[in-house]
Amino acid sequence: MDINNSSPVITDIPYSAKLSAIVPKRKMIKSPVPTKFDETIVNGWIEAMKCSSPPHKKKNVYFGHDHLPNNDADCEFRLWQTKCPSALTSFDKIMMHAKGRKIALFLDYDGTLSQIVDDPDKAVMTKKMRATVKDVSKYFPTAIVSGRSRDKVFEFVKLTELYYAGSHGMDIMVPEMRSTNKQGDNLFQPAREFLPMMDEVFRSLIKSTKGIKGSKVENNKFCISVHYRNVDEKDWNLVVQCVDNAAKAYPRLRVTHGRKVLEIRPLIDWDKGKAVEFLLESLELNNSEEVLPIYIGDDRTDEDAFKVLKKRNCGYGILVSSMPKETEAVFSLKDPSEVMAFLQLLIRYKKRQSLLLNGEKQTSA
Ligand SMILES: O=P(O)(O)OC[C@H]1O[C@H](O[C@H]2O[C@H](CO)[C@@H](O)[C@H](O)[C@H]2O)[C@H](O)[C@@H](O)[C@@H]1O
Repeated sequence: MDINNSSPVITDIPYSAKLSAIVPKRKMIKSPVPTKFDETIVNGWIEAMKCSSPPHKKKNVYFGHDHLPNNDADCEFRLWQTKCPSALTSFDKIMMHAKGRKIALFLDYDGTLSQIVDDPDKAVMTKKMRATVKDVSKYFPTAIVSGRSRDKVFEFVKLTELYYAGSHGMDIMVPEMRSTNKQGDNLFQPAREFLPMMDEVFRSLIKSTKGIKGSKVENNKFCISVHYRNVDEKDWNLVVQCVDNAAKAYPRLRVTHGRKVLEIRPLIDWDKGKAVEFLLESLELNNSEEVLPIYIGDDRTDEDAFKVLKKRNCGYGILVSSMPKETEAVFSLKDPSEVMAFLQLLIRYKKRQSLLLNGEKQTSA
């Protein structure tokens, strides 16, 4: 990838392509450019939203589920783990592949380093998790790749020694960029031209969702997130209607679906996967014989990063989930506490290696 010349802006994608990201295929509308509020679209969205909530668990295992309901689900989960094994029990196997290579770590934030909570502003990470991430970054280059704005995720993580990619990878800060980029600073923002538009959309969504009890609009700089976690299910159609209206008013934006959140973002060919490739290249970590990237995340947006690692046939995606899900990840971890346990294993492994190396040096001296 050419850091200086890559232009991920897509100018010519029909509106229907934007919807494909969130509407189940059988509900996709035929008309490429709907001109007014379309019931079919809304129904499709609502179906996808319902599938991601506990009473509808059985319908679709792809969208984010929060709890394991019963013993059947336990069995289902164990069966799924035969395809996507625990990164804890597979730790030695992972380390065998890491032998002689430097590990580069990519960590999602919400649902990975912090528990999913009702109020997005309260998704703090524990002190123990922060200390663990700080420790692990002493041994391995570590980046946070989040859907939140870069500033906001930094406020939560508070570790200056990490690399940060906010807004689903559309806002990257790399302290020592290999070559100076067009913008002449250490920021890479492939959707910078969209900023005024994103502010407009934020303001308009704040206004239009004002009457929807429990809704929350979050400005993530290059992505506007409309949360419906605390909205009564009977009002979800109102949320969809607001998001749909905003998307129609701004054809250069697209809608995606996360964990109880609809997000509007620039229609550009850029995602967390591209961000990982960009970081690997700009940090000179893209030689797959020398570097083993590990990406840990819980969300649909993290799948783009898992896909990239799979395609490069180098590195591992680790999905954080306590439910079976369709995924491009190779391994899994149940929840943030298992993520912390995995990071601690990495630290212990590295410390042991250093001790062994020192021992060898002393013997040969
Ligand atoms: O890429 P991530 O770091 O995982 O960010 C994805 C979104 O995470 C946040 O929302 C999610 O977590 C909230 C707090 O636990 C929860 O209340 C919400 O329902 C989840 O969707 C964040 O608020 C969004 O802006 C991020 O895009």
